Amino acid sequence: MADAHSPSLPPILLVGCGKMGGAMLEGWLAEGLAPSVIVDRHRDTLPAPHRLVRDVADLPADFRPGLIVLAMKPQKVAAAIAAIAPFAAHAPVLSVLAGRTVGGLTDALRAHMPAGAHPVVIRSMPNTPAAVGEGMTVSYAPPHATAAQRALCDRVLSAIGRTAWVEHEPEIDVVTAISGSGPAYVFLLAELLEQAGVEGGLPPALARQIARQTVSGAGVLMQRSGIDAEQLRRNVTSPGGTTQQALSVLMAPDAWPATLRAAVRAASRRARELAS
Ligand SMILES: NC(=O)C1=CN([C@@H]2O[C@H](COP(=O)(O)OP(=O)(O)OC[C@H]3O[C@@H](n4cnc5c(N)ncnc54)[C@H](OP(=O)(O)O)[C@@H]3O)[C@@H](O)[C@H]2O)C=CC1
Ligand SMILES: O=C(O)[C@@H]1CCC=N1
Repeated sequence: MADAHSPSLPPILLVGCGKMGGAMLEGWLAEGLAPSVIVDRHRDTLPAPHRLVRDVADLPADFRPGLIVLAMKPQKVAAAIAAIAPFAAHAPVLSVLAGRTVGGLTDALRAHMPAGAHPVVIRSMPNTPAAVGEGMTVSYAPPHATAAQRALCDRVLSAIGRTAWVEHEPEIDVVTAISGSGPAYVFLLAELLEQAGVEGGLPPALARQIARQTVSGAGVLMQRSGIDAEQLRRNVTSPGGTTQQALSVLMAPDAWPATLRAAVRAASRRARELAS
């Protein structure tokens, strides 16, 4: 944890502090955040010296954020954009909104700024493991974003996990379907394993413990070993053993390979729909 007197992160204006904004904020607070302003209708508390405001209409006009982070639902951004626009004259805007394009957000900001203003919007897709510093964020910066603005975003996002960048904005929709939504697929796996354990006759508490630890233990092993997922899978699979039987069900072409591909396509399609 950083020394509270020497924050390693710039002051941030975070608009929307629910599941994703809240996860990022947890990570930033742990890393040492310069005095920041958080806008959210529902959040209860915020440690000093950070300020919580309930509505964008109450933003302190003298606040000078180093970065503006948009983390409301895509459908809620239009209502907040006019109040955010004055701040975008001095700082880049980092949007984590699924689907919303750099062009669309830039135009929306510009409509509330003086003629000739050039707001910079950088689009990112994080995920909720950011709350424990294990996030994965992929970002896209338009050509007019400066190297310093990209570096600033990368520094802020590195504080909550791993980062990567894409050169083509549409790739963010695919990223959304994999790493943005992906934690939900993994949590579903834990839920289903737990249910199967109970149905198999295990006490519920034991079913829950072994499902959760299996998912998290496998994740840690994959990360720490650096071994390919395929090899790690083979390492569990004894010829003629139990795993092979299970995998013959899961890996049938119309089972997980087809289902997961269809799920990712559905999520990517929804990301594209959310652009409008
Ligand atoms: N959840 C996730 O895992 C991920 C989400 N995202 C993206 O993050 C964004 C937020 O998602 P998520 O955190 O799940 O959503 P939440 O609804 O949990 O959080 C958004 C919060 O912002 C508040 N809010 C929105 N507008 C205003 C406003 N003008 N003034 C005050 N408070 C406001 C909402 O209140 P209210 O509900 O009353 O509007 C809510 O508390 C979405 O765009 C999503 O695409 C990206 C990656 C992963
Ligand atoms: O479900 C959603 O739309 C958001 C984006 C990625 C994860 N949650």
